[in-house]
Amino acid sequence: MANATFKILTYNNISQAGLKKLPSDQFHVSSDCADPDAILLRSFDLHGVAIPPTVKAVGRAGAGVNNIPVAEYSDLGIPVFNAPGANSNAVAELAIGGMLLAARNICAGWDFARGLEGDDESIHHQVEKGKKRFVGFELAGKTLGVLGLGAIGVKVANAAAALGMKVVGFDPSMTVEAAWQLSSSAARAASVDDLVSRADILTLHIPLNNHTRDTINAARLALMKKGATLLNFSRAGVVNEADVCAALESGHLHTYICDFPSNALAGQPRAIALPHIGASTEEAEENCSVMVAEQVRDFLENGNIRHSVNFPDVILPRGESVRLGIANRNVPNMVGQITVALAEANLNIIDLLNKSRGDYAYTLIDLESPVPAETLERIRAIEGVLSARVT
Ligand SMILES: NC(=O)C1=CN([C@@H]2O[C@H](COP(=O)(O)OP(=O)(O)OC[C@H]3O[C@@H](n4cnc5c(N)ncnc54)[C@H](O)[C@@H]3O)[C@@H](O)[C@H]2O)C=CC1
Ligand SMILES: O=C(O)C(=O)COP(=O)(O)O
Repeated sequence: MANATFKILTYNNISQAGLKKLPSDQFHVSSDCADPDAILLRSFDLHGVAIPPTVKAVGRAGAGVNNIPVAEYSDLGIPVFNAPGANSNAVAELAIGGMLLAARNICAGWDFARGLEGDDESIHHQVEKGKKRFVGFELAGKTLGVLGLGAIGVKVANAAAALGMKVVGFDPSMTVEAAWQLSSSAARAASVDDLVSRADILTLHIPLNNHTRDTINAARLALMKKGATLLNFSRAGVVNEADVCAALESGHLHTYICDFPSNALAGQPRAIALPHIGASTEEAEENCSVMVAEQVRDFLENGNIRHSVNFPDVILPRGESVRLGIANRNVPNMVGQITVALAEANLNIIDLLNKSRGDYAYTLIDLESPVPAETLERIRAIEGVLSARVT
């Protein structure tokens, strides 16, 4: 439906590179719109925000979707798209930077140097006298534990291996794609506990969800080597912050570097909390916005689903045909009931693709002739159909 006009509601600053993929003659993009066809956002928290009945898609210009009530959108048949891997280089580079901050006491050293007063000779004297407080350690030869070997974790692992670190990883659901990318020098831990106990530096690259909340808690911190370093560029909630603070206070944990400031961390001299800038590079912002804008556009115009977190990838090349896209529960006889409704309306199917993912499924059907309104309503009324749309 190439000439339709769609309204896009944006939360957060979405890079122009992506917005350019939504030409103004077809897309009205605005941060203030009551009846949007799609929502584009970054870290804005959508929990508790009423879902406008007009919304057909959500695009997260980034990786993590814990700020989106995905289950609610799934039950309405609304795909939530993200941009897998599009900001992974930015986060990986910052994680390596975080390791260096910790290993060489860079922040404390810089604070000390900036606070020096007197003439240059006096500053020089104070530097040479004071620098022993900032003796660090080298990364080469140390063991880096990587929890979560997805787009970011694999890049961190490979960069660390190139710096001469021993790398151990754990990810029970690693993809084949990620496994192909991972340095063959990386070793495999048997469990989270095993990983945690082997690491001199532990870095977390897992999503935040009900399974991963508080992954690093008092019990796991106790398994870590005394004086180890913890890096968290994932989400605040994958660690139990009170337990981390206690481990810093006891000296068991040497440094905690993260992207998630809080009052508790502000009181910890060996915690370094950056202002959630993992993905804040021009390159990452462009990559994410372009990827997600293209995916949302293809869904609105052609019903294709690529890189949704709640529905399967379902893509058919677009010809001149009428296209019907149906999101439904993954239960028996959905395609049967849908095709009966089409047959009874005397509609001839040219192509059909149905795929499922967990509790949900999506069906794309190309037809020879337009779908009458009553047929579309009949399909929408089938129990288990969550949304149906002609594009
Ligand atoms: N600080 C920042 O600005 C950013 C933070 N992130 C965070 O990093 C997370 C990871 O991002 P990507 O690597 O791009 O995602 P990804 O989906 O490519 O990788 C995540 C990996 O974690 C694994 N995993 C899930 N649960 C696990 C568990 N319990 N134990 C071990 N592994 C587990 C998955 O199998 C997957 O391979 C995001 O979900 C987001 O929360 C992502 C981008 C920017
Ligand atoms: O992509 C992610 O998961 C991030 O955390 C990046 O967040 P942001 O888009 O910079 O608000």
